[in-house]
Amino acid sequence: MSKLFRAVILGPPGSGKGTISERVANSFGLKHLSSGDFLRENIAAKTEAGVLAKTYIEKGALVPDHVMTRLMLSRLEEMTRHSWLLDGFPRTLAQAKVLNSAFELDVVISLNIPLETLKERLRHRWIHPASGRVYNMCFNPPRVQGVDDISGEPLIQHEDDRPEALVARLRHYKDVAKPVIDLYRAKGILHMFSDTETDRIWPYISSLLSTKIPTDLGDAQRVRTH
Ligand SMILES: Nc1nc2c(ncn2[C@@H]2O[C@H](COP(=O)(O)OP(=O)(O)OP(=O)(O)O)[C@@H](O)[C@H]2O)c(=O)[nH]1
Ligand SMILES: Nc1ncnc2c1ncn2[C@H]1C[C@H](O)[C@@H](COP(=O)(O)OP(=O)(O)O)O1
Repeated sequence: MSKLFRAVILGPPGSGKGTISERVANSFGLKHLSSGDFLRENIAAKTEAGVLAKTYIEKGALVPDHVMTRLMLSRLEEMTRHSWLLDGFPRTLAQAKVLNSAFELDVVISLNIPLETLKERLRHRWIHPASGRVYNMCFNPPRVQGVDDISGEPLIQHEDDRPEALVARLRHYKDVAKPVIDLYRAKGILHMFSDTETDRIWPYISSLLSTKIPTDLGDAQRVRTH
């Protein structure tokens, strides 16, 4: 059994975690598990965790750690034969400790993007709620404005993507994320990237992962799309 690869990507709202995670999944054949998307799936499916999580997300709050860790770890138990990249989890120190007790991580990527850049990006972010597909009128616009390329269904903007909501989200993110970043720095597996453009960060992340991901992942898993 080849060694599997386990990674986490951290970053504030709008930093490009989803955008970069999709490129990693396509380039290296890892499974991308986004906590936000997984929660939305559970909410749509009206699972017990989804119904509970909805009550917190509607208030713009984080889902409690014990709900989040139970949900994410049970999903990860179904993925033990895959290499994966987690996006949006862990988000707190308590979540990181539970994850670290269950899995040994190889790499933690942390995106450090300026506030003004985040505001500008989220102002132009449009989302297809059902699929989680993400667009940006300045970066990756849909073929038809306001319409999802695949389903033809309407795109929406998140209420809390507005600039005035972002500052509070960002302050909360920084308070909660700092101990998580410090934990992985102390473990010697943290890699920090700072820039205003994903396309300038991507080559560095891609070359880092090329050196870290076992080459014997097998052709089926490691699909090069360059
Ligand atoms: N202009 C510009 N927009 C970008 C860039 N990278 C990503 N975006 C867009 O910026 C927005 C935020 O990117 P996401 O990948 O959704 O960021 P995220 O970290 O997953 O955000 P959350 O899900 O809120 O945590 C999206 O609309 C992206 O399409 C970039 O380099 N330049
Ligand atoms: N690891 C986690 N712990 C607690 N709540 C989480 C979580 N991941 C996601 N959530 C909740 C709070 C988020 O505002 C909401 C949507 O998550 P998201 O799609 O990653 O958006 P964002 O992080 O930009 O709010 O789900």
